[in-house]
Amino acid sequence: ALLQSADDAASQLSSTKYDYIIVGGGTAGGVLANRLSEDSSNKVLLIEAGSSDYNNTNIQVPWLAPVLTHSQFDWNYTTAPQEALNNRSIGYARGKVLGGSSSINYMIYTRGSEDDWNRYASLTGDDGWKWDNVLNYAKKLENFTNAPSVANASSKFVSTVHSTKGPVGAGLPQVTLPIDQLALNAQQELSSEFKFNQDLNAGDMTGMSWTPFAIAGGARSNSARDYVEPALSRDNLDVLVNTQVVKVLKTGTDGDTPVVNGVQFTSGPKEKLYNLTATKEVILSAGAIGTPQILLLSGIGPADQAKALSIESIVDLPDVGQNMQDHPLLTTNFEVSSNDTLDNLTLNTTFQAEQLALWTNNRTGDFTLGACNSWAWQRLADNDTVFKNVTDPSAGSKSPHYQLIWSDLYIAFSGGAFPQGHFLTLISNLYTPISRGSLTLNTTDPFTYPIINPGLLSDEAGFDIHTMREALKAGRRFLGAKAWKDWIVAEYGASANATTDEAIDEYIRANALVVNHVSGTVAMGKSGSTGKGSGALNPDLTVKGVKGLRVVDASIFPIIPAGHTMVPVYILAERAADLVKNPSSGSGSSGSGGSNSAAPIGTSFVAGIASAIVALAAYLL
Ligand SMILES: Cc1cc2nc3c(=O)[nH]c(=O)nc-3n(C[C@H](O)[C@H](O)[C@H](O)COP(=O)(O)OP(=O)(O)OC[C@H]3O[C@@H](n4cnc5c(N)ncnc54)[C@H](O)[C@@H]3O)c2cc1C
Repeated sequence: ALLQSADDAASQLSSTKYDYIIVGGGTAGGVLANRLSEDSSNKVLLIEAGSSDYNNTNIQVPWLAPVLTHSQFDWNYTTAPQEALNNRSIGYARGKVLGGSSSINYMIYTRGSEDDWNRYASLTGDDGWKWDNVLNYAKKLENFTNAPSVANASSKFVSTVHSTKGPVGAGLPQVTLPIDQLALNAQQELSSEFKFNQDLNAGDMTGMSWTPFAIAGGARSNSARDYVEPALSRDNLDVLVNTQVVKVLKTGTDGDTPVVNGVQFTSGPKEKLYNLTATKEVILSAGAIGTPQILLLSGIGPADQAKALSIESIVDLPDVGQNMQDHPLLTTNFEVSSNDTLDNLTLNTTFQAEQLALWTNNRTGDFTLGACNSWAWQRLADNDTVFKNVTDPSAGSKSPHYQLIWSDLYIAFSGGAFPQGHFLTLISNLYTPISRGSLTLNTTDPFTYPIINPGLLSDEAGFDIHTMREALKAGRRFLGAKAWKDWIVAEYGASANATTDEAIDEYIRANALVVNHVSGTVAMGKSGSTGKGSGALNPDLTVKGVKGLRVVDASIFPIIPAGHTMVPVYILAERAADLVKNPSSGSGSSGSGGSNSAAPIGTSFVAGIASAIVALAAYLL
């Protein structure tokens, strides 16, 4: 059942015995709610702070993703001032609605590289995290199908590494843009630097490829539609929305070990608090900000931090809240000579109305698109000077150091006036940051946001800023190919003057933002030690030093994946569901078991482009 309020459902909740209580109905939480309730002997409760409005039109229309940031579906966090970014504080989006960040993100669909997953296996001593095993889960979760309008689809991905039987709809962009062929021509011209990769979800993430999206039938896929909705009719699943968990609770001890299988939740600040105990486990899936905040408020984290706030410590776990990582992002704009760009969706109201009608009537047209149709994921050269002082932080040769996106319109994530004209935007992002930050509590009030410090570009060796700079230079080389000469007029705006390394660094520090992939704040490590740097979780994602508590979300990565993070979260949540159901499936288990009974649902960018789009969104609403 879908329960809209803790107060209205109080008597039902207190008289029901739940085996599993999942905190956070986001990307990972949705997977768990579905998979654990597949077994009719399990009674499952999913608690979500946001609303159940996951079918909102702005969530469904892929092109409107940018308007979801700073909307009612966003927690609207802000980072602490980032010293290496001229002390700027940056807006930090996180989904607050059923589906979590999968309901507000940009839907880019990457699994991470073979090397990334194999490194997780070696860091945790659990072969179950190896690529060969997680590939089974990557297939189990997906329904990779392309609309008939996708040109030459079979040459744009490798069908043998994909599945059409899972719940999460994904595929390739269904509209061809003029810049698609120009980008391909540029790749061929510069093929010694930019190799072509037919499918970056096959283990090797490097090279230029087509961009896959979690978009199916022209509309957004998310964990609410793909996992929660199909399970809602089950008698053994309750989904409680508009309810924030403020703490997990110690309910007893097993020998000397605290048992933490209780939760405390409420409808809002100053509202009534309720306690509930799970007969088996509490699973925290509140995301890489929500989960460490709940743990720290509960006394599960660094004991000195708990003491400073007079919180009774349940277990001293120094790694909780530490190890935060994200991918820094930079946009630069290029003026183009063509008037056939996606800027027309902003500039030309007639064209906009036509495209909107296509989406509304049959889920086709430009509103089905995401940020780009093709892109490149690149490595620094092996002999790059930076490696004289720094050990390569990437997981291996199949993991990219940086990403280049070319978008067919003007984008400025930081907002500002939209220049009337036609543009191409280069987005150059660092994917192997060495920098790490932290999350700490501000106060013991669960409704006061914690101090979020991703520590962007803060590494002492300067690897991160070096790689951001090299990424921009590589992007300029790509756009400097002859293939673009009749299209690109010139770089536009402040970045155009950043020609020396020093000036580029200045531009980065003044303008870099973040891709919103926050990870690592409750990392898994090898079993055993709870000391600093050993990880707060065992390889099966149970919390060290307590019983009855597990974490399943983007917090668990010991090192941020060198790719977008949504699919890695889906993958780890699918494996976690098996680990919960069958604990002996731990090390080295195969993920091929289980059914795909979460039935797929068929049919049903960016503050800079937002001014016109916001108006459009208002119209749609
Ligand atoms: C704007 C944006 C764009 C992005 N673009 C992409 C992209 O294109 N591709 C990609 O792969 N990744 C992208 N990401 C990242 C990706 O979406 C996330 O890494 C991933 O979805 C995180 O999953 P999660 O389960 O860890 O957390 P979430 O999906 O964020 O789920 C956490 C859930 O817990 C709930 N919650 C939090 N605290 C509490 C509490 N105390 N009580 C109850 N509920 C609580 C939240 O409301 C939320 O629903 C983007 C993220 C954002 C924000």
